[in-house]
Amino acid sequence: MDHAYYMNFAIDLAKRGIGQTSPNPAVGAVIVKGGEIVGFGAHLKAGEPHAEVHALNMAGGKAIGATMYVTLEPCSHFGKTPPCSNAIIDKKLHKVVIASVDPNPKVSGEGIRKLKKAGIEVITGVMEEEAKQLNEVFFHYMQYKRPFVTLKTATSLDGKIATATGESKWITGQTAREDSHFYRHHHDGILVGIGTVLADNPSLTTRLPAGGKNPVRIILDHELRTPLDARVVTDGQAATWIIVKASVPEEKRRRFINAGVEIMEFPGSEINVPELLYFLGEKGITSLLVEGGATIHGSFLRDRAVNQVLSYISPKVIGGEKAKPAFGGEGFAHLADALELKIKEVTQIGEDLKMVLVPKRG
Ligand SMILES: Nc1c(/N=C/[C@H](O)[C@H](O)[C@H](O)COP(=O)(O)O)[nH]c(=O)[nH]c1=O
Ligand SMILES: Nc1c(N[C@@H]2O[C@H](COP(=O)(O)O)[C@@H](O)[C@H]2O)[nH]c(=O)[nH]c1=O
Ligand SMILES: [Zn+2]
Repeated sequence: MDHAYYMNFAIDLAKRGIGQTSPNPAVGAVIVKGGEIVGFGAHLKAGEPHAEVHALNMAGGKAIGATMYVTLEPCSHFGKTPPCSNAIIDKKLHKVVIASVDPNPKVSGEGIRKLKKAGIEVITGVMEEEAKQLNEVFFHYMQYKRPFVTLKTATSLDGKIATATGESKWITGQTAREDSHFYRHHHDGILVGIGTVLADNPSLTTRLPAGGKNPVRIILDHELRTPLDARVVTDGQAATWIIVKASVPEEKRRRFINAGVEIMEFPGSEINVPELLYFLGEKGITSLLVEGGATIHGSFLRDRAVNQVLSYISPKVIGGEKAKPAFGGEGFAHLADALELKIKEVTQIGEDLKMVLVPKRG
């Protein structure tokens, strides 16, 4: 077999943990001895054993002299779990094949150094691109300390998110709507503006047939106009943070705090998106799904605070100058300033079109 055969398996294992390992990366490990797979594992939850440890436990004594394929450089620090590089050395493995180096400053390169120093052969860069793509959120958050942002839009063919009379249920079909719930499972936080809360009374929970993790519901609502009987306040299904500005009176906040909502005061009145992202990054939000509405999308567009666009387009034409576009705000006066994207994925999903796009400028 070639390295890619086993690394593909490790990457496939890692993929299954995406979303639930946050804020840790998703990692897969496979141990091979004499052309036989003797152990494998994936990191499943932050604070629990790492992928390498699961694989070593499964391999038992067969790990001696074996080769490990792992999608991320084995860690070398004592976080919530002991260092994997120590475990690999203790179990006397012969070789470690690594897909991507760990950008976490506590690790990056240190794990590899320790393995080499212990006389273990190390090969790096096998299927590196796939492994980095898998953990684009983790790599982004480690580098920028703010969440990886996915903007989600669901529009008619002519780019509207509602009719001129405000009707929006539903523009896209059931299949597309369900597909967007996978992205709710994969993101730590979901952000909407007060306009969406007042218009749709959304629950913003992950409702997939096989369940899924609920993101933290983050409502941008400076004046605290969210109704006390809104689903995001009363349904107890997921954490809800409402971001207000300083002038909101204490006794008003109290009512929401008593309902279990976190009220967070955010400096300034206008949404300064980069500052909001650092603020959320500090609170451990490593990935953010922005569901709109138009005002919020307009602010994120203005500040180019977008790492991925998830666009569902329905083959319906709504028309009407007063019907709401997906991106509000001023917009760019010059085409040269438009946010240019590269199409990563285009598929038909039910009756609708789904596009996943990434900004062109790195
Ligand atoms: N109007 C449409 C959407 N509308 C999306 C809005 O964010 C809406 O408030 C949320 O989806 C709320 O729903 P929930 O209670 O959280 O499930 N999204 C879609 O994908 N298609 C559409 O047609
Ligand atoms: N999940 C994962 C790694 N994650 C690395 O370890 C850090 C978390 O350490 P801890 O707090 O102990 O869980 C995380 O930030 C990342 O650098 N490393 C690995 O060798 N294998 C794994 O499966
Ligand atoms: Zn580790």
